[in-house]
Amino acid sequence: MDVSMPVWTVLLGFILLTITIRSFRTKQSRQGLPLPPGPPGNPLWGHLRIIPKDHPERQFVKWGKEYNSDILYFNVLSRPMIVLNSVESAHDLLHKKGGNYADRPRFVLFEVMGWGVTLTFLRWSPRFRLHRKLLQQSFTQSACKPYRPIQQEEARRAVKAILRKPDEWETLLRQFSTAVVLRIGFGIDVQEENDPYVQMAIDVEEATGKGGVPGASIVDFFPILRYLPSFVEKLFTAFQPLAHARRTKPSIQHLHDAPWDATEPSIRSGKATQPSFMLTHFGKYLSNEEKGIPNEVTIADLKGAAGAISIAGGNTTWSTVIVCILNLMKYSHIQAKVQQEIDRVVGTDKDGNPLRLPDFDDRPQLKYLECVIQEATRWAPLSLLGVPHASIEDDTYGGYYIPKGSVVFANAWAMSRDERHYSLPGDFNPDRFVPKSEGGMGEPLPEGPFGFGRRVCPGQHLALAGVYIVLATLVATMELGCPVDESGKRIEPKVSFSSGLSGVPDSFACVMKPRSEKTRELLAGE
Ligand code: HEM
Repeated sequence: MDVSMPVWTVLLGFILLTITIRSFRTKQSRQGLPLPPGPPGNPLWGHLRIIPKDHPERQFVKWGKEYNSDILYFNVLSRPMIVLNSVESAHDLLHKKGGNYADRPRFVLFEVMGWGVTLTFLRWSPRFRLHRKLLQQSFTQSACKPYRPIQQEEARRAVKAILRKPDEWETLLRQFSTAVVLRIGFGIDVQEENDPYVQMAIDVEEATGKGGVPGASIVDFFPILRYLPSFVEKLFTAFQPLAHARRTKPSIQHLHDAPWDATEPSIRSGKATQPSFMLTHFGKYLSNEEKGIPNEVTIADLKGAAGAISIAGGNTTWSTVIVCILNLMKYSHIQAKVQQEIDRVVGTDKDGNPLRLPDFDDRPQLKYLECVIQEATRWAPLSLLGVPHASIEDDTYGGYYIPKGSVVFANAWAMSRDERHYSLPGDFNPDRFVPKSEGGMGEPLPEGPFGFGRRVCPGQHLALAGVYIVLATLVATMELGCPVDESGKRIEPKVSFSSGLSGVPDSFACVMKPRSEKTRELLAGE
């Protein structure tokens, strides 16, 4: 018997009813104000079929120009959606009116996967505030300092491994960023090669990445569909993400449980010494328990928060490093300038070889390297449309009405290409941030890459510190070059990025060689 017809009819009826109720609500409460401009949509499914699946951020820029507005309105199956194309509009709404835009839409698909108690996906609630406080306080500039030895050790370990296996540089750097967040989150000791926890975290990152843009699957629009029996998944392609989420759930559970279970005994027995989020907060939890003080957090909260560090911090840090490498390799004059800066700071011998490896104390003096990192986050913002916020109450902005419950995207791509702030915005040019008084262009540092307001990335200081130390170590000791063909001609990398939750650079070849015998020895001595 073909069961697909009756199932499909019931679903369609349900979907139509939901759409009708939602659009009635939006029309009811408009207070006579227009919605922000945007292209015309279909009365039934709105802009569902107009918004491109691939690189929608670029189309939003085009529409922004067409409608001469940096705030745009769409509706997808009657769910209102706002796109902010400028730093100014994102500031005005997400920062200045942060209280109203601190919510997230419900990410039902990610809930099915098992990311329920993860800050990134938590709705505005007491639990959100608890997790936000936990993570924000744990990764302020000064709270990140105790983690520097871990980041430096892993950075040197990774570059040393690249020296031995230069062709595997991409995987080794990925291992670096994953090992750092696992050590910082859970305090587990990571093995140099084939560490099962590192592999587990990489698998989970991949599973999450393949979940698509958060909030965009059919179950996100119609949460009740998450309870569909599994045979229905196979009938319609629209349910493939649901099947993926159900299939990958055990791996996400494993990420929360396995490193925790491995570390718990050493924290309970007081033997754990390596600083970690888990040691600080689970240690406090145990001590409160001993003294009979009620705990504000549960073990599930702590597991969720430690899991958030590994999922939000690994791939993101790695991708930023990769974007820097791509451009350092492509533009040898930029690479040379960073090397000269590092050499000047660490000192050189009579042959011009660096005397030591750079460390965190050198960071305030490595200003040009800092500009390279900032330019990488601007030139290729990882989270192209940010992670969507949601509005809690109706609002107005610039004479437009913004309905309660709108899904709000801060278009980091548009902000990075805003010609009002950046000249030749498509060019990779770290000098744009150098103050005019020092011969640079004095353009503003990017604001979009780490998000806005009350949901701004709490891990940004940790992330930038990790990117800094691994790049400083790499550029101080290695030459990064384009491969050459048989005739000795440079093969330029093809620059392309994935679409979806994160704009990660596609793989490219880079030739990494030690700068000199001396830099090889410096690394080997580590
Ligand atoms: C270069 C690396 C990173 C980039 C580009 C990045 C970017 C972002 C962005 C765009 C958001 C959404 C902000 C918003 O909604 O307005 C975010 C949220 C978040 N990030 Fe990062 N991130 C990075 C590294 C990290 C690291 C290392 C951690 C680890 C602590 C982390 C933890 C989080 C968490 C927990 C959230 C959710 C915050 C919330 O919903 O309140 N991120 N990040």
